[in-house]
Amino acid sequence: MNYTQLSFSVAEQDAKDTLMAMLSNLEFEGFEETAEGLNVYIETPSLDLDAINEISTQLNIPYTTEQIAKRNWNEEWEKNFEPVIINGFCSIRADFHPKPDNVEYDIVITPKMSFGTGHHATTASMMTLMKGLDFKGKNVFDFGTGTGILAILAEQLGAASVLGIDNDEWSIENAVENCGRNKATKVDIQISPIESIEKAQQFDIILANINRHILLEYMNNMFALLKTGGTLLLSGILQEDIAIITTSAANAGFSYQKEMIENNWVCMQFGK
Ligand SMILES: C[S@@+](CC[C@H](N)C(=O)[O-])C[C@H]1O[C@@H](n2cnc3c(N)ncnc32)[C@H](O)[C@@H]1O
Repeated sequence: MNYTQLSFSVAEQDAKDTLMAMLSNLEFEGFEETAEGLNVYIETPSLDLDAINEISTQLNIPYTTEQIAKRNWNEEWEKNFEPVIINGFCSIRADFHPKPDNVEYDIVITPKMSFGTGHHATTASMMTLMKGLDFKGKNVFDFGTGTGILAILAEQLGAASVLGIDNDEWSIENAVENCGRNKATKVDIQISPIESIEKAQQFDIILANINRHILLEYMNNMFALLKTGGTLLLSGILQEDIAIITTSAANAGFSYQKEMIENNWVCMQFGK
């Protein structure tokens, strides 16, 4: 399969984040930040130039396109990957990095084409807010598990069981592999849609780092799946969308607890 590389010229981090959020609804396979801006890779048959032109015009960010041969995304990632340490409490690294000292939790990840290494503010904020929750003996649902990073951390924090779902086959394969690598035996990874999770099955904690569009669409499903007294953590929200997410969560029945903001990305905590 050949790929199209889209090279966006954008210097400001906020504009880059907004661009990435808007592109996340399209089927891109990989992205890399460069000195000039952002490179995005899409399988050529999936390229929707009308949608990309609309985003480019709306944000006033120009781009160029180039056809490239299939890339080995693992190799690319391994060349560039630096370990991440979240607030001195959790490290995320590749298996070829030594385990850092002075961290309570340690996660080894090979992301392939999946999202979730802790480098992105949306994942890092989720992990920071997870640190403040009591996971011991809890049943957890990780909606949009990606690499499985949050599900693995939930188990390490003491969860009794974790169900992680994703609608992307690469992510499922990768999350299963990462669970094995981290000996996360309490995590069950499934490709099932959220609607197919039995209504009778309820969770103490729901983690959902996806995007505004999916969070709004499935707010009522998440409410039905959360036990009374449970906690919902949402991420993948831009600052300008706080009001719309808060209103949607309140309409579903959730009560706002707190939020944290990093690089224009917001992570929000709600209770039921
Ligand atoms: C931003 S990534 C988050 C990955 C990881 N949980 C993290 O925090 O780094 C969002 C994930 O949600 C998945 N996703 C998007 N829409 C979904 C849906 N309708 N159902 C299940 N997963 C979905 C994507 O494939 C992607 O892996």
